[in-house]
Formats: sequence, structure tokens, C-alpha cells
Amino acid sequence: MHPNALLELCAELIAAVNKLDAPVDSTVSAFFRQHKNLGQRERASLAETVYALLRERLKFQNLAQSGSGPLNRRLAMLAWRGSDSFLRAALSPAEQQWLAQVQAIAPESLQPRLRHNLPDWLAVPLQERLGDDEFWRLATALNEAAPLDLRVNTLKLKREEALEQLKAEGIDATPTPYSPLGLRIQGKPALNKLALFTSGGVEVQDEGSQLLALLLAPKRGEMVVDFCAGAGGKTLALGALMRNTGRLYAFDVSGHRLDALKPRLARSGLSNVYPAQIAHERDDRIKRLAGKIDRVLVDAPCSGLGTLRRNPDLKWRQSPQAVAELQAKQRAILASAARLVKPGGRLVYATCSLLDAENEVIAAEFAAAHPDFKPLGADEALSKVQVEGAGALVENGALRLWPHRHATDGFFAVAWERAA
Ligand SMILES: C[S@@+](CC[C@H](N)C(=O)[O-])C[C@H]1O[C@@H](n2cnc3c(N)ncnc32)[C@H](O)[C@@H]1O
Repeated sequence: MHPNALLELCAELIAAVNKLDAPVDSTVSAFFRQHKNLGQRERASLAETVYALLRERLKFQNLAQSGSGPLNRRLAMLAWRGSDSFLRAALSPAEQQWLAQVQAIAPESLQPRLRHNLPDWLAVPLQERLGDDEFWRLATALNEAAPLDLRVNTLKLKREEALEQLKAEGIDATPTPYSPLGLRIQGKPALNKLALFTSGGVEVQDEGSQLLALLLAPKRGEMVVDFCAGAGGKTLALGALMRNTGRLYAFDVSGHRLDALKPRLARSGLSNVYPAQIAHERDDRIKRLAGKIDRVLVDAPCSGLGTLRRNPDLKWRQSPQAVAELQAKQRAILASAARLVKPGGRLVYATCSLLDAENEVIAAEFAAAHPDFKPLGADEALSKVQVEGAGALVENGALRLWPHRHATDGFFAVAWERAA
């Protein structure tokens, strides 16, 4: 495609993404479906450009105020992540001159908000919690692309064997530092045609998400509930930890998400998983299981702000009001899921949010209202399941993962044991 035509398409995609009315990945996929003639490299350039724009949106919007011509074209020039020579070929001499001037502005000279690129309602509590130095390290980490983590399905093979198979395919992987099940790959090799992947030997799963499943630590033969199972990232890890024995209920209100679990389940070789759509957290199915379950995971619906490396649109699509609504859901789901736990059983509440409001606050309220649930130190619980250096992952007894500290998505998880 002619460079200028591609830049124009990029501006069109930016206009669609900037509406912020849908997750960026679905807007990008829909755009590519409408433009079937785009090649692989062209698609990659457009997708990476809109992600770069969303990561540093405040900065790019500010810089785009100068110059002339359509705003979205200026944003496309500023955030462009395709080849440099290709971009030059699309630009008029005046545009080239403008871009060179803007790119010469020293980043240090910009106001703080144009450097961290977070909305104030998010930046303020994070800066208060972490202090200046760490806040800036977090802001930098959130604007970097996440590595690709895999979880090895230990029902099928050992981590070392998966590593060897990847190496044989020319893919460089290293064991994840904390999860004994994980491998980390730099770059984005296509995995979905690899025999290792199609045969269910590995699944894509952030190391942090693997650690949440490890904190629940389900055992052979147990009755386990994954209350908010979604597409089953954690369900699959839990089923394998149970060595394909016992009974693992995967509940969710979204049938669509549970449908996405099915092909993954088929690949995994698990036959101990029972997916079921529930109407809400007080569904009759839940009532029937009250007091009968050994371990319950509540991977609660949340703002997702721990995943900004992958979903940079969330910082612009979430709001304090949305967080307040999510808190109400989190309280209700946790209270209802807790009724399932049998005496001596374990309950884990988890989110992929960075905010205390969705994490420590919800956990503390629950603990105050449920004295029969005794806190379990995540440090000790994780060490028991071969997580190395678990102490570095824990704050006040809860698992607290941060992209800048642990190179995982941001996660929170707290475990309790119900008094016998
Ligand atoms: C954080 S996501 C789960 C991700 C999933 N556990 C994974 O590892 O891939 C939260 C899920 O909670 C579900 N959810 C929302 N309200 C719910 C409710 N009242 N009861 C059960 N699940 C609910 C959403 O549909 C969503 O799939």
C-alpha cells in the first residue's frame, strides 16, 4: 500500500479507537475485518501505533496541538510505530519539518502528567501509596509492552521439556522467576501453530495469574470452585494442579466467556472441569453447594488497571464511578462465594487491579464481617507450593504483584481459611 494511504488508514483507526467506546483489541480487530487487503506488516504497524498512542495519550494529544491539518493524522505521525522511512515517504515537507521539531522536545521539559500519561484520579492514589520514586518506576513499566508468559501444562509435560521443545522451534524462552510452572518469551512469536500449543502442552498466561492459582493450591480429589472463571485462564491451571482429579466448577455469569474456555479445555486434556453459567452470585446452584467446597477462588470483576501494559485503553475507559460500581459487585460476589467454603477450607479473593479500593479495602471489609475466616499468609502458602522468593511478592500477608517490581501484570490476592 502507498505510504500515504496507510498513514490515512492509521488516522482513521485512531479516530475509531479514540472514541473509547470498546476495548482497543476489539476495535482493531473490527477495523482489520473491514480492511482485508492489509498485509501482516501493515497490520502490525497500525496496531502498534494505536497501542503506543493509548500508552502516551496525554503527551501525544498535547504535542499534536501544534501543526496543521487533521488532528488524527498528526497523532498518527507522532505515535507511528512502523518503519521510519515508510513514514517519511508519506509526509509533506512541512509535515516532516513539524515532526522533527516536535520530536526534538526534551521529554524532561514536559509537565509530569505528560510524562506519566495517567489520568489524575489514578495517578494521585498510586503516587500517594508508592512515593515519588516508585511511582515513576511503575508509570514507566506500565507504558512498556508486556512479555509473553506461558504456563506449562504439567499434566502433559515438564517445564524443562517444554523449554527444549520451544528451543527446537527456534524460540528463546526462560523459566519465570517465581512461578514453577511458567516460561517467559521475549518478542511475539506465533504460537498457535506450534504442536506444543495445539496439543495443550502450554497455555498463554501471565506469571502473576499463575501465582493466583498457586495460592489457592487445590489438591487431588478436592471439590473446588472458580467463581468468576471467565475464559478459564485460572481454571486450567487449577485443574492441572488437581492432577485432573476431584471436581472443579467453573462458574461465570457470561456464557460467552465460558464458551471461550471450551476449546482451551479440550486442548488441556482436563476432564475434571464443570463449566456452568450462573444468573448471578446468589444463583440456586451456588446455594446447593453451600459449605461443601474445599477451595474457592474469587477472581473478581475489576477495573483491570494491573493489565495496562496489555490494555492501555483501560486507563481512559475506567473512572472513579466505574470503580465504585465494581466495588459493590466485588463485595457481593465475595460474600456469596464465601458461603461455599466448608469448615477448614480455603478462600482466595483476587483482582488484576492496582487500586487499594478494589483490593485491601474489600478484603478488610470482608474480614471484619466474617471473623470465622482466618487470614493465611501468602508468603507461607506460596512457599509450600515451590514458589521461590515468595517473601518478595507479599505485602501485609497478601500477594501484591507490580509490573515494575515483579515484571508481571499488577495483581492482588488474599487467602483465608474457614475455621473448622
Ligand atoms: C477477572 S475476570 C475472570 C478472569 C478469569 N478468571 C481468567 O483467569 O481468565 C472476572 C469475571 O467475573 C465474571 N463475573 C461478573 N459478575 C459475576 C458474578 N456476579 N458472578 C460470577 N462471575 C461474575 C465476569 O463475567 C468475568 O468473566
